[in-house]
Amino acid sequence: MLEEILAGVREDVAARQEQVPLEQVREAAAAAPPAIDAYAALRKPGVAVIAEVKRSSPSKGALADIPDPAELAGEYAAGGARCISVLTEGRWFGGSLDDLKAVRASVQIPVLRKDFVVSSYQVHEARAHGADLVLLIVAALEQNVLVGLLERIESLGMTALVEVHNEEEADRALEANAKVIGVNARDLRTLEVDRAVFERIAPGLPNNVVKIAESGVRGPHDLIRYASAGADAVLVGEGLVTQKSPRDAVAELVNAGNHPATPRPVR
Ligand SMILES: O=C(O)c1ccccc1NCC(=O)[C@H](O)[C@H](O)COP(=O)(O)O
Repeated sequence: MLEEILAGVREDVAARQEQVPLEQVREAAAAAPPAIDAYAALRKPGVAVIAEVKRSSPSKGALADIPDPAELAGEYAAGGARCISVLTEGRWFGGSLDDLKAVRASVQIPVLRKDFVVSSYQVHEARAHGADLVLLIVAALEQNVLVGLLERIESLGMTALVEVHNEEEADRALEANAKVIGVNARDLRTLEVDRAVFERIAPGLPNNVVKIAESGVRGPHDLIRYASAGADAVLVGEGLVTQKSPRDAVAELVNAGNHPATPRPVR
């Protein structure tokens, strides 16, 4: 699955680069207002909720229409989300850079470009469209490319969210000097979700690394389970976009994340 998605992403990036050359995107990135410090936002007390704008997915197909991603992001922020994740991949997730731009304009909290980033062109695009955080998936990148992209993201004032799914990838993320690591419970090759993956990997990560549990949060019980294993934050898509009130669904998770009985990460 991952290879198929990446092949499409490479084609789409090449097509965009034909339309808008790198130099132009660089200039737009340099002219954008400065990025918000996502690391600091995610280190605040309580388990943070990163709420995702997700229309569809390879594993579930169509999830929600989301005609106005800015409005949805506003609802998420009103419910107490600490960050907004915007899927910008078009073929499988129905997202776009326009979604990112619209969300950026509607909220004051950090915004993540969630995509399959393979080139520095996409990093500049992310900044030009207002991203504060950019996802890097270790399974999709050679180590030297991972390091180069992470450095590029930081040089533009943004934060890299480095995604892993096993111990070897976690070691590679740490070697690349990642400060924010997401452990995805979803295996991007098989699409199977196994929440125990976070419980296995997170305790081995240093205390100064922000630990994000990605995928599989369907309600407060999952947040509490991830918190017990040391999560600073959870990243939630399907469990929010399919709810009647995404704002109430976020608030329920935020309340669970702030509850005195919910375990706190060791720092
Ligand atoms: O969601 C998928 O099916 C998927 C398939 C292949 C690559 C990535 C995929 N999802 C991206 C994500 O990591 C999730 O959108 C994110 O972690 C939220 O997951 P969930 O709350 O389970 O929707």
